Amino acid sequence: AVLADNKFEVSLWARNEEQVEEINARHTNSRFLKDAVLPHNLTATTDIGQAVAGAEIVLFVAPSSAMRDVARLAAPHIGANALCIHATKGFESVTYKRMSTVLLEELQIAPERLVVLSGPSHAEEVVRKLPTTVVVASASVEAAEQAQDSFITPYFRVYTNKDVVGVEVAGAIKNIIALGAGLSDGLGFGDNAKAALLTRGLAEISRLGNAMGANPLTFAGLAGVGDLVVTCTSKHSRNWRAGSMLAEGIALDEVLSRMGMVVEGVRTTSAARELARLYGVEMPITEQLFAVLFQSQSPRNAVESLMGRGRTHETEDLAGI
Ligand SMILES: NC(=O)C1=CN([C@@H]2O[C@H](COP(=O)(O)OP(=O)(O)OC[C@H]3O[C@@H](n4cnc5c(N)ncnc54)[C@H](O)[C@@H]3O)[C@@H](O)[C@H]2O)C=CC1
Ligand SMILES: O=C(CO)COP(=O)(O)O
Repeated sequence: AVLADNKFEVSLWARNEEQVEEINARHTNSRFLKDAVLPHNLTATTDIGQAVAGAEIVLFVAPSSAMRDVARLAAPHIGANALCIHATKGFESVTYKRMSTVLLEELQIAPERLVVLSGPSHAEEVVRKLPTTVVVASASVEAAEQAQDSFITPYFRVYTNKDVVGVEVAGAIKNIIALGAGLSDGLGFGDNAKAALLTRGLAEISRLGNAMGANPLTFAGLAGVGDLVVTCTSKHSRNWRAGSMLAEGIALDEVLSRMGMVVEGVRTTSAARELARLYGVEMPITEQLFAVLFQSQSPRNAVESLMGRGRTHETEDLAGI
């Protein structure tokens, strides 16, 4: 919708024929964006080739679990000079690869044509044109600036960044912390607990990102603190909502089926735990979330474990940054 507002002819690929018909005939997407009216120069198709052939920009927003399959379907139709952008927040399951790695493996494009878009940007607010800021990161300043020019509007402000790794790691890991924030709120803990989760969550994001080669300053930016704050505090956050349901004692499978939308933090918790081991960094919140999600740990015991950890020094603990 933002690109269409900027006068691009936007073709949206979707698998569901009824949704495609609804978008084309009524300019609404009632399942995902209840009351929003979409721009008329945004049309939908079930034919991925038709959606991307000849496109100047291809925007990938599939859930991380579907990214490789979607990229593989689109690849034969994408021009070598197309600007490929993704806005997906997660890692690939099993391989734990970042989304840009997956895309570069599947698409016949140079790394200089790939951009990551991230930051605090709940779709429900963007589609209402409420003020939103995001960051676009690329190995190529030119590509980042092309993405910035394409997306920027008076209500959607876009910053550039060179740190693809940092932006991707921050966008993925904040979902784990948001699950924790939902759990904390659901258990009736207070604002102190949530502030602690955000702060120590940022330490985990920074530690892993740093080990993976990110620029530490990225974590103080929109993809880091910005998205962490919005996802841990917004009523729109699926990760927060899933966490609060878990606190009510609802089983994970049931939570996911009630959500009916992707809750990236669940798979990301497994991926981040493995990445933490691989890179030799400590991620205690992630570790406890994993135990709650997959090892029947009670949320209250998880909090006790976190509070009872060995004493440590705040800045030395972050010295790896
Ligand atoms: N919703 C939001 O406000 C934001 C979402 N994101 C990220 O965007 C990504 C997608 O999230 P949402 O669109 O919100 O999720 P969603 O659950 O609302 O929609 C996902 C869409 O992907 C489709 N899909 C699922 N598996 C597929 C497959 N194998 N092949 C093709 N399509 C498939 C579903 O049918 C659905 O239409 C996630 O990584 C999320 O973190 C990033 C910023 C904001
Ligand atoms: O990334 C998001 C907002 O920036 C969306 O977060 P949720 O997936 O938790 O809804």
